[in-house]
Parts: sequence; structure tokens; C-alpha cells
Amino acid sequence: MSDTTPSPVHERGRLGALRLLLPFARPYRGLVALTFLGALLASLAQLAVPLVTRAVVDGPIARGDRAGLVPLLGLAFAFGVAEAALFFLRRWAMTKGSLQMERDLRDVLYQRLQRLPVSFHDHWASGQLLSRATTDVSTIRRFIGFGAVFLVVNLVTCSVVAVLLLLTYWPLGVAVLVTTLPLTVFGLRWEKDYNTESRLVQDEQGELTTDVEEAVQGIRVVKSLGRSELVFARYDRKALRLQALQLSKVRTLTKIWCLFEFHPQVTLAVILVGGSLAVGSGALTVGGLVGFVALFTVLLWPILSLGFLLAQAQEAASACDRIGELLAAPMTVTDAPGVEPRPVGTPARLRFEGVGFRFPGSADPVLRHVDLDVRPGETVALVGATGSGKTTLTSLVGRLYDVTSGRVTLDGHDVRDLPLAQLRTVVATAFEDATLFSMSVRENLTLGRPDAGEESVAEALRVAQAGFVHDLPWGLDTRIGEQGLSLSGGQRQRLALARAVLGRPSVLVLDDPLSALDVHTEALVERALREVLAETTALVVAHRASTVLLADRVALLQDGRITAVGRHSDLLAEVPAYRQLLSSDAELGPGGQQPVLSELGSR
Ligand SMILES: Nc1ncnc2c1ncn2[C@@H]1O[C@H](COP(=O)(O)OP(=O)(O)OP(=O)(O)O)[C@@H](O)[C@H]1O
Repeated sequence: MSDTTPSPVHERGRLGALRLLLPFARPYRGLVALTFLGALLASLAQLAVPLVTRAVVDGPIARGDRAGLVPLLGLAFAFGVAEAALFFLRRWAMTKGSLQMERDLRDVLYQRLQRLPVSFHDHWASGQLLSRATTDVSTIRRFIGFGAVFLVVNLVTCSVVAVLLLLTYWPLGVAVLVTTLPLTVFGLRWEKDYNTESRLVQDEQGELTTDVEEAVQGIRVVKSLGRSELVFARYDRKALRLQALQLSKVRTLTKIWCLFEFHPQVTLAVILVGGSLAVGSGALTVGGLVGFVALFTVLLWPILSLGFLLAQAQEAASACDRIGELLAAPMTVTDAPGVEPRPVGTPARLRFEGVGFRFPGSADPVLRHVDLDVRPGETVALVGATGSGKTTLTSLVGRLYDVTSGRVTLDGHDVRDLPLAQLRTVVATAFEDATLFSMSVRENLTLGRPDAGEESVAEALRVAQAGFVHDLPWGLDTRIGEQGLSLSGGQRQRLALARAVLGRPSVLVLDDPLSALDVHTEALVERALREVLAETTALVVAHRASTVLLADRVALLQDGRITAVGRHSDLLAEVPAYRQLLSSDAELGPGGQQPVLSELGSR
């Protein structure tokens, strides 16, 4: 997997990136509305208490009217009960809505990752994708389940309180508003820094995730090379960098919090001094001052929490930015508009017509003017030096990549004119690197053909000589470990082969499928495979001389061009490059391959 290509940290988005969440919130607008309504009404109920307090001080207390206290205290109690009920409503609606939105976001992201083309995955480190699909989604859920609501509610509360303060005694109200100016100026500046730092931290977390994933997946290589310490040192350097970035982020956050902590103390001092003077001069009643202070105390939590909530919003915005990059990545391999299934026979005719291919971002094409006609029922072996483009050519059949010039056809239909679902049913591929999933053997086998019956499964297992699965503890229902690591390389390869031949596809693409088998098993698999190959069209990448023997014809690929096609005995006799390739293969290969080569000459 190559390095990631996260977008550079820049001004893009900032809080505007949160717009990404709007389509996810739309289906739950009822719950969202209830959440905001509950939170707003609860805040207003809370605001009523200082107003009642002022009425109590200036009314019954000032007049010594005990009986007048009762209705006012009853009113305060009613507001308290209402606040509690609204709190419950808000928590219920908020939790339900945010968890549903989180699930939707996860689903959309997962589907997108599945549908993005292989060329996208070639350029993105898996750790970056993992951290976006897990950490970033959780960050967003925390924000929509808490921060978003209180950010809005607290801002509304602040505005309402500001108006009430101005109405209570406007000179003091203006003084309070003036003290918020530094809060706004510094807050906005640091918020910008925090945005940049959040993004850097999240990207670095993705890098670390990639390192952990690669170290775990490649544990055998690392151990056998004795490079654990080197790998750890590399990881530690990144961990240190993450720590430094986090420290810098915390420094900015601390500055923001200090500002928001310090502000209310200064403002309270201003209120007490100014308020006392106003009461002394008779411009304000004692009840008015008590109410003013009580109103201001209602503001304390909204102001104190604003720093934390803005930080949470910034992190969520960075997470939206990062997830947005995945959702906006171009879907290059898709169904053309209006494609309909077309008749494709079994076996089908596979043709490469003037095919050229260049990897995105590469200067030179890997394949040039490839013409190859594989007749129905024929098996063609692709032979070529390492890096000559064999795997790339086979990837074009099932549209893992799309040709950049020319076309690939099945029974005369351009593969791009077939629906992907149909194409990937009629074309089956077994890769050299046999990937199995954490599922039962049966689920792994029937992944591409969920409707395959017992008979087909048994037949596929026979062809791939994979009868060993019946000896597993629960037979076909045995769950195999992550990526099938609990099986040997040869066993995994045989299961992957069985998966490909299951259901007799119209075209079978085998990318050196027998490389991990011992000579004896290889011979058994080949014998059974011949039966399958007789009934299907097949393109087989062959590195080993013995695999070539499965084919009716051989195509020699050199530097992205097909330079010779023919029976392998003819090529052996007439094409020096072919002869050289196979003989160097034999010289480099184990001694066990020598007899196979002598067999080659006789065919
Ligand atoms: N995702 C990719 N992005 C850019 N270049 C790539 C990518 N995958 C392969 N290549 C390049 O394309 C060329 C052909 O690769 P390919 O894997 O098709 O060769 P191959 O003939 O199958 O090799 P081998 O026999 O070693 O499997 C190589 O030069 C390789 O470096």
C-alpha cells in the first residue's frame, strides 16, 4: 500500500465543513427539532428563575408580604419541574438521533469504500481509511450528540440573556457586552489555529494506524528479518510527532479555555462595582441588581463551555473534511447510464482490442496496443518477465481498472457496456495473493455465488484439491482466522481457486494460482483444473513452466506488448525470448522443475 494522500491542511471548510452532515440529519429532522426545542425551552425555563428572584426581592420581601411569596415560589417550582422534563426529552431525542445518524454515516462510508475503484485504494494508506471510518465517525457522533445542540442553545441563551440584561439596566448591560469583545477577537484567532492543529493530529493518527496495521499484517516478515526494533523506532518517531502535535493542540485549547474562564470573573467584578453605584444612585433597585447577577450566573456555563464546544465543533469539522474527501473521491469504474444485462455465453469469447493502459498519475503506459483473441472454451497462458504487465492485463477483464485506450469485449460486448454486477458474475478471478475473510469456509467459498448449492461447492473443492476443509473441526462451517492466516499458503490458494471455479464462470482469470502448491498437489490440481478449463474461457498468468501446460495457446508479454502468440511448443522452437524466459525460470527455480521442462519440449 502506498503512502496516503490526505489533502493538505488549509483553510478549507473550517466550520463550514459541518455542512456535510445536513443530508444525514434530514431523515431525522423530527428528532433534531425535538432536541433543539427541548434544550431551548429548558434554557428558557432556567432563565425564568432569576426573573422570579427579582420579583420576590422587589415584591413580597420588600413589602413584607409572606402570602405573596407562595405563588411566586410555586411558579419557580413549576419551572424547575418543566426543566427536568425537558432535560429528559432532549436526552432521549438527542441520543436516538445521533446514534442513527452515526450508523447512516458509517454505512455510507463503508459502501463508498467498497465502490471506490482499485486505483483509489492503490493510493490511500489503509490506516488513513480506517481512522476516518472509526475515529472520525465517532468524533462526529460526539459532536452531533452533544456539542452541536449546546453550541446552538448556548449561543441562543447568551443572546436572550444579553437582551434581558440590557432591558434590566442598559448601561450595565452595555458594559457586560463590551467585556465580551476580547473573547470574540482572540477566540476566533485561536479557533483558526485549533482547526489546523486538529486536522494535523487526525492525519497523524491515520499514519500511526497504518503503521500498526502493516506491522501486524507483516509480523512474520518483520520477525524473520529481525527488524522489530527498527520498525518500533519508526513507529516511535511518528508517535512522538503525534504527541508534539497533540501538545500544540492542547496549548491552543488551554489558551481558549483560560480566556473563557477568566472572562466571567472580570465581568462579575464590573457588574458588582457598576451595579452598586447604580443602586446607590437609585437608578437600579436591589432586586434589579440581584436579578442582574442571577441572570449573569445563568450565563456562566454557556460562556465557560463555549471554548470546549467550539473545540469539539472544530474537531468534528476536520473529521467531516477528512470523510468528505472520501465521499468526493471520483467513482471512475461505474455502470454507464442505462446499461442493461447482455447475453454472454458460457464459455464466452474474450478479446483485447488495441488495449492500452496507464496507471493514474504514471507517465508511461504499462500496456500498449494489446490485441488478443481468446476463443470460447480456449485457455491462453500469459507469460512474461516480472513487471511486464500480466496482472494488469488480467485486471482489465473484470474492470478492476478500465482501459485507457482500446477495449476489452466479452462475446462482442465492451465490458464497460455490461452492468458491473453481471460482469463480475460471468468473470471469476483467482489472485496469486489468496485473500480469505474472517468467515466460515463455506461463506468464503460462496462469496461471489451465494446461491451455489452443495453439489457445486463439493465440485469446486474437488477441482481445487481442497478436500482438507472436511478435516477442519467444523468442516465447511469452520470459521477461518483473519485473512485465513490459520491455513497454510497452499491451502489458502486452493480455497481461493475453488471460489473462482465455483459455478463455472463464462471467463476464468487465474493469476498464477498454483504458485504456493507443492509439486505433488500442483499436479493433482492441474489434472482436475483441466476439466474446468475445457468448459470455460480462461486467461492464466503463468510463471511456472508447468502452469503453461494447462493452456491451448501462450501469449508472450514484453514491456506491455504482446510480441508472440502460439502453441507453446512452437514458441519454444521459434521465439528466443520465450525460450530464454522459460529456461531462465527453470534455472532459477527449484531442481524439481527440471522434469517439467523436459515435458515442455515434447508438447
Ligand atoms: N497500482 C499501480 N500503480 C502504478 N504502477 C503500478 C501499479 N501496479 C503495478 N504497477 C506497475 O505496472 C507494471 C506492471 O505490473 P504487473 O503487476 O502487471 O506486472 P506482472 O507482469 O504481473 O509482474 P509479476 O510477474 O511480478 O507479477 C510494473 O512496472 C508495476 O510497477
